Amino acid sequence: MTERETPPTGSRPRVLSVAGTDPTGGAGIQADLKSFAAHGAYGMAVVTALLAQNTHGVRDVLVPDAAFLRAQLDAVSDDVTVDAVKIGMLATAAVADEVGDWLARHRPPFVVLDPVMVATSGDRLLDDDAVAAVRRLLAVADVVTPNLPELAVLADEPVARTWPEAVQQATRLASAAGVAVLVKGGHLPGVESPDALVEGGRVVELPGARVASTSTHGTGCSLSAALAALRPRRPDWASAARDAKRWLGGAIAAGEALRVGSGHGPVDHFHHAPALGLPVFTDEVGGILAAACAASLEQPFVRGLADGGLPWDAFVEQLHQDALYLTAYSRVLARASTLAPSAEAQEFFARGAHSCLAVERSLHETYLARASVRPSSPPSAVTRAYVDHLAAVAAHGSYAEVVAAVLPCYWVYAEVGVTLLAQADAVPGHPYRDWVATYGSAPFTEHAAHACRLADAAAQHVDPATRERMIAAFDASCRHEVAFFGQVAVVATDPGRQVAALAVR
Ligand SMILES: Nc1ncnc2c1ncn2[C@@H]1O[C@H](COP(=O)(O)OP(=O)(O)OP(=O)(O)O)[C@@H](O)[C@H]1O
Ligand SMILES: Cc1ncc(COP(=O)(O)O)c(N)n1
Repeated sequence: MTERETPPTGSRPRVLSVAGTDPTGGAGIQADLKSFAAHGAYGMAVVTALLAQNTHGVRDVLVPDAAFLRAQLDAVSDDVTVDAVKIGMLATAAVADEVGDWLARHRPPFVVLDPVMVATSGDRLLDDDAVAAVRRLLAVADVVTPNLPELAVLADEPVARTWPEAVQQATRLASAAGVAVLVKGGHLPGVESPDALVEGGRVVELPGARVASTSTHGTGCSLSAALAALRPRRPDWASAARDAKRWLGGAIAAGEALRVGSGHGPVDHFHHAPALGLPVFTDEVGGILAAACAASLEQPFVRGLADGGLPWDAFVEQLHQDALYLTAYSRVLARASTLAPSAEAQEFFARGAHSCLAVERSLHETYLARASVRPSSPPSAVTRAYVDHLAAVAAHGSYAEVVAAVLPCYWVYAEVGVTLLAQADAVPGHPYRDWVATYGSAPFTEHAAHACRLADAAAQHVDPATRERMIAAFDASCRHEVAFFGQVAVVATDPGRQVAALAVR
């Protein structure tokens, strides 16, 4: 009995790419195989066309004859049970028809058709007279994944200019061709890059933020491959499409840091996974973080915040130091933005630098405006030491070191904030709840998670000596965080009453 007759349930779906090649690894079969692997599938590939291309464009195309294509397809299906297939570049009508013949004989349970027509570079990847053959394949596909120009060609209509127009056009194509349509909005202008799955008259919108990046070569290939890899383990196409799109957004954001080519670069298919043999940075420093959080929670200032018994003067004194710290911290975040290897990281730290100044201003306008503290009182020795440490790393360190040094301010505050918020919520009328909630709830905890991801990504690309310096910078910042929380002495003078020693250390 052959494997074809009784397909064993393997540990991974066996997924086939039928597509062209890209020797720079960003699009076509090379991208599909990475996308399959990133989604835990076993990848296979049948080559429809050999391309000499890079991140700037296509230089040459060689299309093997139809008999050889058939030999490749049969070599796979004579031996292996294919759980899903993704069809990409078809180049000619003869190739498209040959693939159609094979599907008629060996149709796998899930068929994704990416109707590749024109590359990002503007090069044509499908003969004009092959469009009819691709249209014929719609009848045997489960899902087709056109971009807006491809949708217009398949629907034989003008290119949609707005997203609602595109969804309507996809709906017409889906009902006329009897196929689900995953229409992609990557070519639209604006801050969103929406997709939508139109299936059986139902539209599932898949919203997504547009990532400011030129690393969009192979996004369509990678998305359709992810869809094919996920579908055998998902209940429906919508659920597979949702996960594939979320993953692709991260892959685009991490693409620039790969530094592959000087044109439209590839996406980072493995942005979510650490390389084998290298621990994830935030896992490696997790113990340092945990110790810093535990020590912070022991500081009298933090304990007073937790139970609400902190004297107002102590709170104001700490906030004054906080405001001084934030002004300096903002400059260090701006440095991280300057050194950032990707537009996404650049934007994250630039926004962080801006919000520090906004928070600093609001402290003066709210809590500090009601206080008797002299606005000109200088930074404490503790604040100065922390700021000097950050400034030194910013002046002499690489991007990865600066990110490691600024991380504890996000991460410790988020961890301590979450614990404090739970405690504050248990105290009716807690006087500091609003301030605690700033750090203990989203969006601050999401910013902290984002900063952790950027530190992990940065640590992936550094030599061992730089990684050591990252850990040292992180460790030093954690110690400064604890000292910062401990700098306002909170002393009890009367039983049951605490007062602040206004002279900070
Ligand atoms: N700058 C971006 N930020 C976020 N998502 C994007 C961006 N550009 C494209 N996408 C997403 O990438 C996928 C591919 O979209 P696009 O409309 O560019 O298809 P395509 O033209 O077939 O892709 P390719 O560039 O590989 O040919 C879609 O999920 C789309 O929403
Ligand atoms: C083999 C092959 N298949 C598809 C594309 C389209 O991808 P992109 O539009 O991102 O260049 C490509 N360039 N090469």
